Amino acid sequence: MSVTDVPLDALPAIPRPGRVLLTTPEHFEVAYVINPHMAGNIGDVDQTRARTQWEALRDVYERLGVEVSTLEGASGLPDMVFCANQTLPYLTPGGERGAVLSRMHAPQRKAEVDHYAEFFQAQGYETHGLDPDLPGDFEGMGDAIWHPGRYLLWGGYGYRTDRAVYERLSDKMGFPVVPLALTDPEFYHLDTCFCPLDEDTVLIYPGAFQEDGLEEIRSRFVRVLEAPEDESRELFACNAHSPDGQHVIIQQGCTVTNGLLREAGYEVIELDTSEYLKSGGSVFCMKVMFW
Ligand SMILES: NC(=O)NCCC[C@H](N)C(=O)O
Repeated sequence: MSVTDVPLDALPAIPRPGRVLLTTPEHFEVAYVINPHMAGNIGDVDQTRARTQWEALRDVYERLGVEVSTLEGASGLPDMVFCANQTLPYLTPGGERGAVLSRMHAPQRKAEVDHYAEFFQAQGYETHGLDPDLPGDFEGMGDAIWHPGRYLLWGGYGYRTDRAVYERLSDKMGFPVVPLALTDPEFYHLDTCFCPLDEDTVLIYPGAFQEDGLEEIRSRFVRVLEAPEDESRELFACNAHSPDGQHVIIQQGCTVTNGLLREAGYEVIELDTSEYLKSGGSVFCMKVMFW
């Protein structure tokens, strides 16, 4: 599976996705604890604030010229609003659009996937579940993140996704994958500690990785910006998103991280996602990009 020997510029170029899917938050709440951030927050979501924060995110994507689609959240699925997790949309170098469907780790989230399968099928996407003989789980773009502009998948594993899933996706679908072990339960998805901004630049929290993973990251990105521990843990600094390689949408208050981003030439857009932080999610988790 390793693509260690293939330099980034030898991998096929893939255009950045120009469309974003967001799921409406009327059923969002913290109703159970499946990650350490949720502990102590059951029943604490302020629905009005959650709606206002979600609308602000939607408005930013619209203002940046990203085509926004919305899916209605479903009753009884309080985490469905985190729409990075149920699928991995892809565009192959040959131009085929598809989506790998997740096998959610937490039983409480399993029923979310069908809603997204229907959405992507209606967009003309081929959808595929994991092979039934393959044990293990996969949480879509929570853990599997495309390198901006290249046909290369970064694959986090350890808490929600199993490493063997990447081996199968690589063998079967031809995805070149760099697996990355996650080592801290507060950074339970790759998108909590790894945020590629453009082909050359990534924002990470290094404390969430092993040394060999950090070497893989440093060997493929020209610039590695390191968010400090407090902003990464408490404010989800690395759960930011750059839809265009110029703007970075990020939880408000990440002062040190924002300084690094501005120094590197990005325009920072701060948003309040505090209601979603109670569930262990922020900007990156609340959307899925597709072509
Ligand atoms: N990190 C993400 O990609 N998604 C946030 C998911 C939060 C949700 N409460 C969960 O623990 O699955």
